[in-house]
Amino acid sequence: MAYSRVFSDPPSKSIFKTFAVMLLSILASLYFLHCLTERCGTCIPTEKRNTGPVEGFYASKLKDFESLRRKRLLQKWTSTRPLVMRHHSLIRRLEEDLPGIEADGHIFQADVKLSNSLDVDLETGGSYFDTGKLSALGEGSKKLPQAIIIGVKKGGTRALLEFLRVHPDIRAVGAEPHFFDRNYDNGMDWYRDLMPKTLEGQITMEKTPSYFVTREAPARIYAMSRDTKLIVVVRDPVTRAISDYTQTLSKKPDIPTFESLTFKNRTTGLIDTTWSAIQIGIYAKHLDNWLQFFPMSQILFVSGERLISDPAGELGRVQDFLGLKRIITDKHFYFNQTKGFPCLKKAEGSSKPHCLGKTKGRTHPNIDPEVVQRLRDFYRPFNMKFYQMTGRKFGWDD
Ligand SMILES: Nc1ncnc2c1ncn2[C@@H]1O[C@H](COP(=O)(O)OS(=O)(=O)O)[C@@H](OP(=O)(O)O)[C@H]1O
Repeated sequence: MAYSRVFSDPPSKSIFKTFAVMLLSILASLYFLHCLTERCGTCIPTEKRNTGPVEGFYASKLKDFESLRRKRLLQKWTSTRPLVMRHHSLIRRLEEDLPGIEADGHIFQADVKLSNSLDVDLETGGSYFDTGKLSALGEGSKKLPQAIIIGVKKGGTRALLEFLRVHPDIRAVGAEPHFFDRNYDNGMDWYRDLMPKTLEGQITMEKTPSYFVTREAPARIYAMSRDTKLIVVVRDPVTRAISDYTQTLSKKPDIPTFESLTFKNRTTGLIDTTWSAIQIGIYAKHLDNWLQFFPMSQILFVSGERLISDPAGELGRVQDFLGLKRIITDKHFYFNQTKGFPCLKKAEGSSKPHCLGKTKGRTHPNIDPEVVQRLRDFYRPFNMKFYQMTGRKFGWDD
């Protein structure tokens, strides 16, 4: 009797409703949780996830997209571990390789040479070592660079590379490989091996400012790939020379004064063009060498001055040149009054603001104004030629 009652009496409508509502809310919570863990980015209507030719296409595309996104997140994460971790491993390497190098745990920057002939900018050298960490995960593959910042020394090349690294489609080696000048004998495989792993669609980059003035560099880069995109950050050659001298002075405080190094003969006012600080600034001459191999359309000139006064504007030009979406905009920068330079609101993979270290933006010594004027006169015709060649007036002689 009781048995038949159970089956003959249907559950009351209200119990059924409550049960249905509970079930629905559980399902909704589960879906919401799923969305949260997946960041909702890939949550698409469920009807597109299953069976049928069209649905199958969606499902496979979704799978590809999800796996690419995961790879990118993973890559981002591995290259952007908390700065402190990077710094610790860097300090360890530096202590092993470079006893006596100042690493104050805050600012890591000096141009130093490791035993493997790579110039490591201590501020960002961590990126070079990160590359190794990323390799261990086996994501992506190492490719030869498709774009290179070839110069000029003290032009603002580090700032440009650090700003570009914010772009998700750019992967760059932090250290300066010096492959096309000092390390060419090591071979292409050695060079490729220095590069970070990249995924499809990402651009591999490096910067070595001395390439611009290296006679053999254009032919060698051309031999690697005639399609390589070249970027040159140029700066007023007079301030560039003073900046170059300031760097040398910081390492060797006993060198002669800038004024005495500038002249072959101070009385006649003859400039010593064999001094590299002066040589490098004759941009038109060096550019001629590159134009023997690359068309102008493959070389982008970035104004070092505008990189400071309008970083987003210059970065916009660079992203266009590289065929990338303009992701880096003025939202990424703020002007740091103490540093006196634009800085990143968030460095690559970090949530903290990031300025370049203390070796970028050094105080220059006061140079005799007459010597500065003499140098301005010296560079003027070369600058004019350079403006003509590039089709851009950089305003150094205004
Ligand atoms: N955002 C930002 N922060 C700090 N410094 C900046 C920045 N943008 C450009 N600069 C200028 O970059 C100059 C150093 O140039 P490089 O990085 O090309 O130097 S190097 O050749 O790699 O040694 C460096 O030269 P100095 O001022 O003479 O130190 C800076 O003037």
